[in-house]
Amino acid sequence: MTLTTVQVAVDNATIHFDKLYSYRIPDALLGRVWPGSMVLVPFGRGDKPRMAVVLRVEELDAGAAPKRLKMLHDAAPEQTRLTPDLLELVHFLKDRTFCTWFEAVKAVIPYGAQYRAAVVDGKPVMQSRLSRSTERVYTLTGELPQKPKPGPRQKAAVEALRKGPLTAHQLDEVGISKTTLDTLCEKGVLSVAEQDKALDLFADIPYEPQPITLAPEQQRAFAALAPDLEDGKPHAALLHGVTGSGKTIVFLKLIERTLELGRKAIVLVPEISLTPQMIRRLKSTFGSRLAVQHSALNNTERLLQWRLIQQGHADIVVGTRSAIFAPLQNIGLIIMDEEQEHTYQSESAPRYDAHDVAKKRAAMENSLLVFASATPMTETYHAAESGKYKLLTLTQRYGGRPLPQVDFIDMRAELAAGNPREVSTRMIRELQENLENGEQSILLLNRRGYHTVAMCASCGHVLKCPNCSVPLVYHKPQQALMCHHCGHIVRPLPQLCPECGGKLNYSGFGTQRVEEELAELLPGARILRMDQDSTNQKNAHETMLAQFGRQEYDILLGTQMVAKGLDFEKVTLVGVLGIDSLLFGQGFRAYESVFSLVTQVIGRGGRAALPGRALIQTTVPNHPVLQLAAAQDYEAFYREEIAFRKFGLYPPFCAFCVVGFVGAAEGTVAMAAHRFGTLLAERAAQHPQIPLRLLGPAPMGITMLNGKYRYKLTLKCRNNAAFRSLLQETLDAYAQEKLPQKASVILDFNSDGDL
Ligand SMILES: Nc1ncnc2c1ncn2[C@@H]1O[C@H](COP(=O)(O)OP(=O)(O)OP(=O)(O)O)[C@@H](O)[C@H]1O
Ligand SMILES: [Zn+2]
Repeated sequence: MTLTTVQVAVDNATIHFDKLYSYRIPDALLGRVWPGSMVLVPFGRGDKPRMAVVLRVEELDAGAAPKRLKMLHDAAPEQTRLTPDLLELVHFLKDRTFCTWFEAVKAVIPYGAQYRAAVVDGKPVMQSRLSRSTERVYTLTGELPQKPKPGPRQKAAVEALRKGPLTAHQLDEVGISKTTLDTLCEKGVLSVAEQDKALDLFADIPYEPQPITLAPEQQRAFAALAPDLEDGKPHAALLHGVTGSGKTIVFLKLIERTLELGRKAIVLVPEISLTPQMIRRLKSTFGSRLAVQHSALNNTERLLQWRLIQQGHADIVVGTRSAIFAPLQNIGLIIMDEEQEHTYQSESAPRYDAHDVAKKRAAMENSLLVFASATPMTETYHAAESGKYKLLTLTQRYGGRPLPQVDFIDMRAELAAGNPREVSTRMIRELQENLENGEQSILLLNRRGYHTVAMCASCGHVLKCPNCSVPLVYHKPQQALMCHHCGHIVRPLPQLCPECGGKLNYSGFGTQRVEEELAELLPGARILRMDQDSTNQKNAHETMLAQFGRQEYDILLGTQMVAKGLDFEKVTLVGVLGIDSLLFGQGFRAYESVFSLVTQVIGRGGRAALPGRALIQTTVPNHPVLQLAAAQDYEAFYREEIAFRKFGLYPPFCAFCVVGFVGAAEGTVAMAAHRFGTLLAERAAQHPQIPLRLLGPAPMGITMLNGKYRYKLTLKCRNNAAFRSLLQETLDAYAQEKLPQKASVILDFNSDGDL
């Protein structure tokens, strides 16, 4: 006799304790459980119900099966299971990022498609996280009987439905209630069915395909990529084009070809703020078979879009990082726009890099993967240069338009001349000039809030968050000090030092402060501030950018979200404020980030008929990174950067892995880091062929976050199977250690210093 058993990974495991557990399938569930099925299992000593995912189904000889196997409680319907593709991605994430199985599962399917444990009539069952993603649809199926005499509402309902089925919501809007509809169903006049809510998120975007005519350089890039799209094999390429060179136009052409070939495309953008513009372009060119996946959708919208993709109703998926997991079949093309953006790396478990997942998917699906940017990541450019990716270069702006003219404003001179403000006299003058010419301006300041530091004038004490070792930031609308990490709020606004009673000085400036200065100095200017605080309403990005596009504002002032990807024809002046502190940031990517940010924002100007100019306010105008960004000279920057990476041994010349230790007591955390380092070093010594340099332990830059202490080990290594198994052995050994208290361990291969 054989027995069907399953091996499952359970929810709420830890990375040092995430094994597979075996269960039996009860008769009632036989034939309903597959690899990738979501199930509910009794778990642990108390047999508490817990969610799990099936990774293996096995037929065992009854004699060979482990004794006293527990039974599954429940299983989700078959159509909701993870498809083999998604399951393969789960395995990939688990292997590469050291997350738990279930964390990987939650990353590949949206919240709305997940289940939770519940108890109904005393029995453990699983329930769908979302229950309101469907709606009732009514169809006319018979004639209205004339006896007893039907009421006016019943007649109205039947009349309304003569033209075709309608949803409960549509009927409600014309005053027909559920009671009326129920009665008509009972009489057999109507039938009712549940269907996924129909939701056209882009109904207002017209379908207006324009013929795409490529400029010669664009045509060359397209022609070089087309064969890689057509041969049905996996390929990767980097499309490196200066700002405004028309990379998006090349995407459109590639997508057009992909659809002609009967295949589908995923387009990734780094931020929600860039989705509306991309959706607009794609929908107007290709029509409606478009779906989107990003975190600004509510759970129902997100689930419905996901199902639409799953059911084969979308040809193009647009979205941020997680859209790389879209359940799209037959993917011919994957585009990753602005591929240098750090938002492509997840900062919570699973800590994956969408570049890696995209490569994996392109390999699974035989697709062409295109990374695109004016300022690619050093690693990406290196891979392209050394022939791993095909390199396509667009050296010119479309239509031969010039790159913006860039000037520096030396803020030391500004201060010496007695201007205490954050915005220089010259900047104001040029903004004024733009205003008079009816042209628009973009100002970048990558710090939100009003004042960024509150310091005691007597003792120098800086007000910090009690939970995080970072200064608190003054937010004017709330009249409060706020922590940008944990959200802690101090109100009313302190005037005196809590240490010595001295007077507090507020200094350092953020977007709120600059907005106020601009309003004072440029009366009449219509200023739009865009930062995390001003965009937390649903669709805020979309609304604001559309308003700016319609020229309802003169100046767009914002954080990094205004720096890239945007294409507004009337923008002729770009100003960069408060960039210096970033130049002296921690982490080996600091220069790359500043170069990219400044180059990108400068590139927002002069993209159409009017020429652009940019002004950079700084105290270090001769800084080579700023000079290179001003010249928009990516190649020269790359030469410098790659030499530095080689000399200091940083990626791409090694993999850089940060092992973080987090816990409530500093001593415990430091001890855990130390112990883990020893365990790793012992194991590494037995495998001298595996290259490894181990640095630390050391406290992280932000030592305390959310009330927890944080230490780290830094590993320079090669991220291959041999090394990962060494790390896994170390994790297992650490799990066995008899330490009085343990710290949680976090592994991150994307970090450039801290977590
Ligand atoms: N072949 C073309 N035909 C018509 N317009 C074009 C063409 N190529 C580029 N443009 C226009 O030039 C502008 C810049 O193009 P696009 O936004 O694609 O640049 P990009 O390379 O993505 O720049 P960035 O990296 O700065 O975001 C757009 O307004 C675009 O419509
Ligand atoms: Zn905090």
